[in-house]
Amino acid sequence: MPSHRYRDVYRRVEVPLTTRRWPEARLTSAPLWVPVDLRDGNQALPEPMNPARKRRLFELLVAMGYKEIEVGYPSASATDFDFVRQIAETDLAPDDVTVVVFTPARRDLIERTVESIRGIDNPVVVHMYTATAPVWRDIVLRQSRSELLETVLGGGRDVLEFAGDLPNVRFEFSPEVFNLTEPDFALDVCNAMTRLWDAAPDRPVILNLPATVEIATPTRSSTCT
Ligand SMILES: CC(=O)SCCNC(=O)CCNC(=O)[C@H](O)C(C)(C)COP(=O)(O)OP(=O)(O)OC[C@H]1O[C@@H](n2cnc3c(N)ncnc32)[C@H](O)[C@@H]1OP(=O)(O)O
Ligand SMILES: CC(C)C(=O)C(=O)O
Repeated sequence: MPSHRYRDVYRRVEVPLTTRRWPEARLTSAPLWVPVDLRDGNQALPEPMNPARKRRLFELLVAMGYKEIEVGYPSASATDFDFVRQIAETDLAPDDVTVVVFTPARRDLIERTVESIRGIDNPVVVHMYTATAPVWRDIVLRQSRSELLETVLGGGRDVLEFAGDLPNVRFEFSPEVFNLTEPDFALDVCNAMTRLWDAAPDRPVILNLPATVEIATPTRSSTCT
């Protein structure tokens, strides 16, 4: 493989090695597993799932015992929107299953996402994502760090405006391609979001740190606290 053609991650984004605490941490209880197949897997297929296949997969995930399931990207297609409406209008999701919906930090799409979850009695998580890694900032979003922080906070404020008063709804944020984002910037964005969404024990905010494309072993980020 011609690996010499590519710059490795250590030369793209610096991760300062300071105190090493995470490598010693151990899981002491089972984690909460959250499948995202109905979103990510759906988009990756050459022919996206139709409503019947989405429903079959959802029922399988429920039967397997998952208690939190990302059910789709409702602003991206009628199929995904309608599937979330089906959950709202039927008893497809058992009461103890949390329903997660995925949205970019764009006001019109956040509004559409919140429209899709109206009337769902289950706990719901609105999961907002934005690319924070420099290569996406420069090439796709064309925003500086401060501009991007404002985009994310703007999306966070829109989420609060549309869904802040829904008692069963809490929030999640993903700085996309976390493993290619400067740690100090990822930390600034995540701290700003937990402050904005007023994270508290009775309404915790989830921070998902996605390694969208694996570029190094997990030990690379294990020192970031
Ligand atoms: C790992 C993952 O699953 S990540 C999710 C990846 N999957 C997908 O994105 C597939 C589903 N998405 C889609 O089908 C489309 O993006 C849609 C339908 C949701 C929106 O389509 P469009 O309105 O055409 O938007 P498009 O994706 O081209 O982006 C439009 C603008 O939003 C911006 N944008 C894109 N993503 C985000 C984001 N997460 N947060 C904020 N802004 C964003 C783009 O930079 C672009 O900005 P510009 O208008 O200033 O150039
Ligand atoms: C966008 C986020 C949440 C993701 O799934 C990824 O980057 O893989």
